[in-house]
Amino acid sequence: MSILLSVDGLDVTFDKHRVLADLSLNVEAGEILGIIGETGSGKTTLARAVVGLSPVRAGRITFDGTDLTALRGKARRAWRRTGQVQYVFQDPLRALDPQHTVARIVAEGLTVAGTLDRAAIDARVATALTQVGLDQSLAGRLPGQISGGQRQRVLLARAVALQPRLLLCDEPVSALDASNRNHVLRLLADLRDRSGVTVVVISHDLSSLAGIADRVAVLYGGRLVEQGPIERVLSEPRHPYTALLTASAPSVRREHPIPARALRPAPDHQPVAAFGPDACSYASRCPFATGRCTAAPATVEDTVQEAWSVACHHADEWRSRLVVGAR
Ligand SMILES: Nc1ncnc2c1ncn2[C@@H]1O[C@H](COP(=O)(O)OP(=O)(O)OP(=O)(O)O)[C@@H](O)[C@H]1O
Repeated sequence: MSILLSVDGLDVTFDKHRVLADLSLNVEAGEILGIIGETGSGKTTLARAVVGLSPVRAGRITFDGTDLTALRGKARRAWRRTGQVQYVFQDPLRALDPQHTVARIVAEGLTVAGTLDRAAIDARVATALTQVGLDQSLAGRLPGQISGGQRQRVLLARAVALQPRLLLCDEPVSALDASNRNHVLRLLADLRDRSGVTVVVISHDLSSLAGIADRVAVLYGGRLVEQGPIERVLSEPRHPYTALLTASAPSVRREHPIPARALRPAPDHQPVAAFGPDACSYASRCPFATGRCTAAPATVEDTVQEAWSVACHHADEWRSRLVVGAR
């Protein structure tokens, strides 16, 4: 497989707060990559950086050979109009203009691009609606006149109409009930299977990624802590934070289940002493952290194993320090 998107040493800072720290990640063409992490870990900031909406302080984002971080002004606008990368916003209600019909919303990107005539745009809109499983009869409705699940599909249709090569979906199912959630997740997998589009799905809920993603990347405190094939990462996590995530998701099958309580610091745990900007982002919460973790995070490359990498100095031995049943 070839690499479609490459993020290299990305730093994003808001008001002196380092939201993404030296983050490197590849997305392979045709895969579904899940990005998981708790609220505030930087998932949305990462996706927005890819489409030029986060202020990149350092690092590089390359899409199929084009350095997106180097694009400015006219060049950036021209790149955007190609529609190759589509970011599907987190909140359908806020992302959809309440005054515009479904058809107009789905046509938006095509109209802005200005490369197709009216008839061709209408045909693309009809195809996009079908692709996301929406009936053509909804085309004349307003966002307020359709359900939450349908609104989520409209957002997807708007992106799909541009025939993107990469879809970045930010929490596509968090606002949906269980049955709609499964439908939308299956839809993403179908889109990938049929059109070959590469998909990145951002979620704070591991169970929703488990069924569809090929690989998973785990963020904590703006750093990538682990990435690899989702089945293997979930069944035998190598970073203590990933282990805690999987232990807290009952639907995820694990090879050697560890109770969540064994992965949380004990009440008498002394967090590792003062650490600087280069410390492992999980050090203050990690029951296995030592002085090494406060000096610098293990670089992901340190411990690469079959496209599975973990940024933890203790990846190979923290399990031997587990005190299961002691608390
Ligand atoms: N425009 C901004 N200005 C200032 N701080 C911001 C801005 N955008 C994000 N942040 C901060 O960056 C951090 C990461 O936010 P981000 O939305 O990327 O996290 P997330 O993992 O996507 O969380 P969620 O699951 O809640 O969406 C948070 O502390 C947030 O407050």
